[in-house]
Amino acid sequence: MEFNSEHIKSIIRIVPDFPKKGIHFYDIFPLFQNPAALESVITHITDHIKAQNKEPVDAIVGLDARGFLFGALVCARLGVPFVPVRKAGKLPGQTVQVCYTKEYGQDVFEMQSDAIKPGQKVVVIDDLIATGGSALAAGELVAQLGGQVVEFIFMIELEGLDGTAQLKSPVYSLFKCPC
Ligand SMILES: O=P(O)(O)OC[C@H]1O[C@H](OP(=O)(O)OP(=O)(O)O)[C@H](O)[C@@H]1O
Ligand SMILES: Nc1ncnc2[nH]cnc12
Repeated sequence: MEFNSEHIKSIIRIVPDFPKKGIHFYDIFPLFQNPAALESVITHITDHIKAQNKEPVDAIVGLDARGFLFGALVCARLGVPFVPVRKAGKLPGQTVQVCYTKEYGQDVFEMQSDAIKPGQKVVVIDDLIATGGSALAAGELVAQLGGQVVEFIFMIELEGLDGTAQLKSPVYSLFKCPC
């Protein structure tokens, strides 16, 4: 199936007042019920990364938990490693940590200390950017390990929260939606 952003948008379900009153929640899981549409999204992201980078990137970084779904599929296509950013307490061994604030709460992210080597170039992938707190925190973990985020990729960017403004690397969002 050709990538059609209007079609993909129509598949995503909007749930009012979840997980808190006032939050307009974008539920991406209906996309995973539609293999052809999901395939078009993964192909679109993969083609974008290949077009942006003459040399293959060193890794794809995916954010716990929905970013794992997109990140792992994309890295398998590209043939590059996948690095998880996990919520605190889930990763064994030595980790680096950062506290952050997102649209509906606060959390702590961790990355394994040997997951990225100094100088490596990575792409950070997540399903959605709202305030940008999660993505900013992921970028800080990459920087703590001496890596470089060459691009942040989101399927959905929520407009009105200015989440991308604080990110220090280029951003590519497949589509923008009201918050
Ligand atoms: O831009 P922000 O305001 O930081 O919000 C965006 C983040 O919030 C959601 O994750 P959540 O922490 O709910 O985790 P989940 O994927 O496990 O549901 C979403 O998947 C992003 O990672
Ligand atoms: N409005 C929203 N919908 C889905 N995931 C989110 N993560 C942060 N804000 C969100």
